[in-house]
Amino acid sequence: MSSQPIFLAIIGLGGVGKAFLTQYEHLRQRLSSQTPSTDLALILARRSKTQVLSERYGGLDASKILQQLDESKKPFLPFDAILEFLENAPGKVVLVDNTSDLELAKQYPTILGKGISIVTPNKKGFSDDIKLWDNIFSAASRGNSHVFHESTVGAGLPVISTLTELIETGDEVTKIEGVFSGTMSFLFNSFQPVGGEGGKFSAEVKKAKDLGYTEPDPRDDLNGLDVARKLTILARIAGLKVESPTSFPVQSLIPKALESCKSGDEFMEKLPEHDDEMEKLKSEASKAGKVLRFVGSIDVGSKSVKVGLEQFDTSHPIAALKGSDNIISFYTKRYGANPLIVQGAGAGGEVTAMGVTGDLIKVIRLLK
Ligand SMILES: NC(=O)C1=CN([C@@H]2O[C@H](COP(=O)(O)OP(=O)(O)OC[C@H]3O[C@@H](n4cnc5c(N)ncnc54)[C@H](OP(=O)(O)O)[C@@H]3O)[C@@H](O)[C@H]2O)C=CC1
Ligand SMILES: N[C@@H](CC=O)C(=O)O
Ligand code: NA
Repeated sequence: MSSQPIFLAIIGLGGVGKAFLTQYEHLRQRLSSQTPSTDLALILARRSKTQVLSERYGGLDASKILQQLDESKKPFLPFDAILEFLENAPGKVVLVDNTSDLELAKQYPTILGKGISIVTPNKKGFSDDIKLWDNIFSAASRGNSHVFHESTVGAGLPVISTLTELIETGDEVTKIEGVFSGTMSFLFNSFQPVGGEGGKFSAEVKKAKDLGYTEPDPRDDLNGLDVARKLTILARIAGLKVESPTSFPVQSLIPKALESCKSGDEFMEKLPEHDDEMEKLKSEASKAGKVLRFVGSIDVGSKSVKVGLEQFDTSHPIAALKGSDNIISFYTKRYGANPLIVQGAGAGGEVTAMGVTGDLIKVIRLLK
């Protein structure tokens, strides 16, 4: 006999959201066939202009959701109405935020305070003002709800869980460093590959966008803020009170002349006019027998965090990364001189959704 279902609401069905939907359906079928079984019921799917709500909290058919969202003629409800719908569900609810919307993230304390759990790859809530971070975690303990965000750093790679376990088991983390952006990794691995020519910088940015690695607006990657957000999250977990992702040095790769672009599309159109600026940096590195890579580091002892371009010897493991790979080294007292290293694809819909689905599994176990 199966117990009461756990209700699921998905907001955001772009690259990550679509991949999540497939993984969710796989998980739903798996859990419903186990003994004892667990039922999952999808009761809401919402994009930026349409949403589909289930009638009387029955489960929606995941395979029809995208079509239903495209065809929906119903008015787009304000978020308050959505929250009320979720609050009235006859059981535990998990909200999956697959957007990059800061305004939605600002609602997390309210949502969690109402006993609704959250899983998300959206970095905004955890890397904005530190007050929001504090409010999110205090609301979760007040509301007896859960919040997991593994995919906010290194996509599906076990970065947040690893850091959390190092700390919770009493290790002392001294430094975290590496390549934290799938987009930046892809760009520099293909713009200046070890022993190869490499393509034009703007063409590689377009490829990274087409592959689904970039943020919805690629300027959020190129300005260094996406990496700064990830380091803010890790630094906070490591116990540093980092105020915001702009409270430490972050190097932007946005050409000065394009800082005033009104849209991501305008920026992408004009970027090829500035390829020579990156070419200059590349040839300087080449002359020194090195390659450029975009990296970040957190020195826990000195409380310093930084993000930017650095030159690396061609034999360095960071120089040898491929595709969108991230590499994250944790230096700790327990691991001594040889850091614990997590490496692998750090962007893309499928790998990011895996982190979100993995978080959902953790929440389901806690709610059962
Ligand atoms: N792509 C990646 O490799 C990784 C992504 N992430 C994070 O995952 C999240 C999603 O990324 P990705 O799927 O690539 O982004 P996309 O731009 O492909 O998708 C975003 C989705 O969110 C929807 N959306 C945006 N704002 C709202 C809103 N206010 N209400 C409802 N729906 C909204 C969009 O609606 P519509 O369809 O109508 O446009 C779209 O469906 C981001 O936070 C990103 O930082 C994290 C790690 C890796
Ligand atoms: N745009 C980000 C997506 C994952 O966080 C990246 O390129 O790493
Ligand atoms: Na991760």
